[in-house]
Amino acid sequence: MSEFIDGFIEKAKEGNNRIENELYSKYDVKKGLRNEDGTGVLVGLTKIADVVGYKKINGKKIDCDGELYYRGINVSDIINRREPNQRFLFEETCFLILFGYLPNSEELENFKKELSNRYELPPYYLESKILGFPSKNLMNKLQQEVLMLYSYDSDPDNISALATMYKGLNLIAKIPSIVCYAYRTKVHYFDKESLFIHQIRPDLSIAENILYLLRDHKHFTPKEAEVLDMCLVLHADHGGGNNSTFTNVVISSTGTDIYSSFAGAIGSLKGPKHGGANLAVMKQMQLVIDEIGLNASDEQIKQVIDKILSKQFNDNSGLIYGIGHAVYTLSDPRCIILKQQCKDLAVEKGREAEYDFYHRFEQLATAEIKKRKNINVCANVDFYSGLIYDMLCIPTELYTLMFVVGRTVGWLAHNIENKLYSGRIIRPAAKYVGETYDYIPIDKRK
Ligand SMILES: CC(=O)SCCNC(=O)CCNC(=O)[C@H](O)C(C)(C)COP(=O)(O)OP(=O)(O)OC[C@H]1O[C@@H](n2cnc3c(N)ncnc32)[C@H](O)[C@@H]1OP(=O)(O)O
Ligand SMILES: O=C([O-])CC(=O)C(=O)O
Repeated sequence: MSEFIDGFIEKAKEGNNRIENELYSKYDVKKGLRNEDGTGVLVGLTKIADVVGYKKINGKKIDCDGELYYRGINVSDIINRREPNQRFLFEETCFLILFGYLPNSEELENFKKELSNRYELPPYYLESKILGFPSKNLMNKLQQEVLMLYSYDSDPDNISALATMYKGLNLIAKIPSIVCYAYRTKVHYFDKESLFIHQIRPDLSIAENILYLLRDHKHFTPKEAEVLDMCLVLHADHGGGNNSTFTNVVISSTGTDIYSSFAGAIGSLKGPKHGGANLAVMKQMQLVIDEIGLNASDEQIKQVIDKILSKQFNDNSGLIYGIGHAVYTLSDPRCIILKQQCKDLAVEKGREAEYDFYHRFEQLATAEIKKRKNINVCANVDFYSGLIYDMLCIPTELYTLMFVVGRTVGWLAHNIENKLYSGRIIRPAAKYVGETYDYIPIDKRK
């Protein structure tokens, strides 16, 4: 039987199972929910975030520099126009995304307390659910933990918008320590390192707590916490169309609980074409640097790029991770901010050579894809984030988890918005393009 099953995929490419490419255009099926010109099929309305990567002028797509707005406010302004003494913006951004406007000082303080009051994990949760269940993959582990928290909720299936808000805030507050403890557990059990567990501190921001919990000596610089906080702000939302947010809304549209929706969204974010790209970029760049060295010439870098695009290097997928985007064309505004942060941090940490290599690789890779495909591609949010995390001593296993910590805010906001203003089960259609046959009793089959 296993021989039969082994041969199935090859056989599926022909005969009864094969779906001819032409059928997609014949029935006007939008592969990947994309229109002919690459723009996304509209599947919803939102007032939470706007992702701008092109303009439509007389129905024609015109590429432009990228812009990202949270509740109508340009994210670059949130970062660049903050008060000089305002070090941490993530909590304020959470408020903005969830409630729709920038909080005044009192509202912000109250909101921070709402979050920090929920930091602590249930009694014995750490011992029984994290230390007792080490896992090598922390994205998978977090999915388990989110589903586990369902059992600790006295009314888990209450899906009213208000109940969802409270459950979501609880998840936003608890996920940072869960991921740090899951990491410490992983390296203790599998990598044989010492185990240390620090208590999460209500007086620290989420970014500060992550650095505090991850480091044996508990110390971090204000600049390090500021950069991590900025990363969380830049990952907090990306409109209703990104795969993990859409997944979360698709799942919750059935009327199921928020734990199921978030677990699904985490699974979506893990993929290397989405949030998992930050990890994939690190692996790709490590491999490239191992192959040609940091002092390689542009010509040598071009040759490796050519090998990647020809499916002969890295994971043979033909993809250059950290490059390209479904919406952004000329630039991803988050990448511009992160690139500058990365550059500054590299100077501070004496890692300018790596930054410079990434920069040259980015320029050459985008130019090569443009040449081959005749499309504008840019480096995305994930291209420099891994290098930044590395300079913050955040381990590779946690890169995509940092994305989750930020994005839970967007997932929650879209989940609630969808409940309040759409409410309909998401159920598109798929055209049956097979034949119909008579049923043949078993003794008459060949
Ligand atoms: C947080 C985030 O999710 S940001 C995105 C993170 N993902 C990555 O960095 C992975 C690498 N990038 C990609 O796979 C893609 O650019 C995606 C998934 C981000 C966007 O995909 P799409 O919107 O389908 O890309 P788009 O329609 O613009 O692609 C057009 C062509 O360029 C190719 N292309 C786009 N990006 C890349 C890339 N990075 N490397 C190689 N080829 C690429 C596509 O394969 C496609 O080729 P085809 O016409 O021969 O099929
Ligand atoms: O919008 C997308 O498709 C992916 C992305 O950048 C994000 O979710 O941050």
